[in-house]
Amino acid sequence: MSHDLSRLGWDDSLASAYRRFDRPDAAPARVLRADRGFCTVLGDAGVLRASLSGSVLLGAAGDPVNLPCAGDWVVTRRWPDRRVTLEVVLPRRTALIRRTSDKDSTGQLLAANMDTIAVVEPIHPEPDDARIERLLALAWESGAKPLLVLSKSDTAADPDAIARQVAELAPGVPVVAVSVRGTPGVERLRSYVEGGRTLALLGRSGAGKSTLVNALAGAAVMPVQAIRDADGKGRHTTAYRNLVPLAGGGAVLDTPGIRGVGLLDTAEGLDRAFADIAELAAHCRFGDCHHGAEPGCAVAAALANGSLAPRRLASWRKLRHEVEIETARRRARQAAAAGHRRRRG
Ligand SMILES: Nc1nc2c(ncn2[C@@H]2O[C@H](COP(=O)(O)OP(=O)(O)OP(=O)(O)O)[C@@H](O)[C@H]2O)c(=O)[nH]1
Ligand SMILES: [Zn+2]
Repeated sequence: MSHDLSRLGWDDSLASAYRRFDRPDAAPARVLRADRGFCTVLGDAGVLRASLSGSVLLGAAGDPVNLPCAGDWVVTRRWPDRRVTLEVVLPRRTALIRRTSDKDSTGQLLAANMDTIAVVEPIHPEPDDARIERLLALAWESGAKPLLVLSKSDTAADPDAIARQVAELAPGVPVVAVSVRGTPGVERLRSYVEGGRTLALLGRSGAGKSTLVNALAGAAVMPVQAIRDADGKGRHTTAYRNLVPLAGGGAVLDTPGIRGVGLLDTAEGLDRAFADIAELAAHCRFGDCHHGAEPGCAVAAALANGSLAPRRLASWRKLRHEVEIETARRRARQAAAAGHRRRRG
């Protein structure tokens, strides 16, 4: 079965990135799913299984973020014995990376080359403010446009009112309530996959990501967990990331249900996720204002007049602290690596 890659977002700039690797036995493809040592990819010729070449493995030895991931555009090569290898990962336009629990690790790549990244949060029993803020910071950092999806909207009496409330946590981010049972339906998300674009879903286990993928695809392509308990909590089911091409063009990318996500060096993502506070801070009298008891502090003034919620400021401080620790760790790692090179060298 032949597949037109432009329906998945292949364009001129990808074609020109590919050109220097082109040869008669090479072909471009997009990674649908990455497993240890091989990937399932979709190319002009259809779905193939490609093993990772030595150079890809070597490139990943220093940093696992270089391993191919769902959503990556890659160069494949077909060998005379019909084996297919994945030779090159083309430069990523966007990348969703979280910090792993392992403190020496740089990060884990969850998705690549998405145009929009939807933070999916169930509307019931109650959207978790802190989780939304954290995931939005991660989403902003990816370089893709964030979107906040309140899932299972059929379980709330007035989903659009909740959406308006939650919008305060998400400056500059569209908020949409959707349900796979009744209205408003998943068609509200359709515009994010039109024109060959890719929508990635990020959220906790049981948020309803796989159900959304299935509803958008119009078929059961992802396993969905059975309803287990009434409190809305679910079991972990999606163990891998998966890019699902849609019949009308575009694709949706499911990520594994994550329990905790650590922020990496998301200083920029954090500033965008908390654009309301960043904007206030720009008006403080002192450039290095700590928004404590300093005179002329615009953040303190907003707290005093009620336009900034204390909870929101506390949440920002907590995430900033986390990012600062992470930045210090990274610097220490880099210094240690440089010292190691000097001693050897
Ligand atoms: N009422 C209602 N239930 C939903 C809706 N969407 C999903 N659910 C239910 O929520 C549960 C979890 O859905 P999943 O799609 O498996 O969640 P997930 O985010 O993919 O979870 P992981 O795969 O663990 O990351 C399932 O029991 C779904 O039937 C919805 O729109 N309305
Ligand atoms: Zn201040």
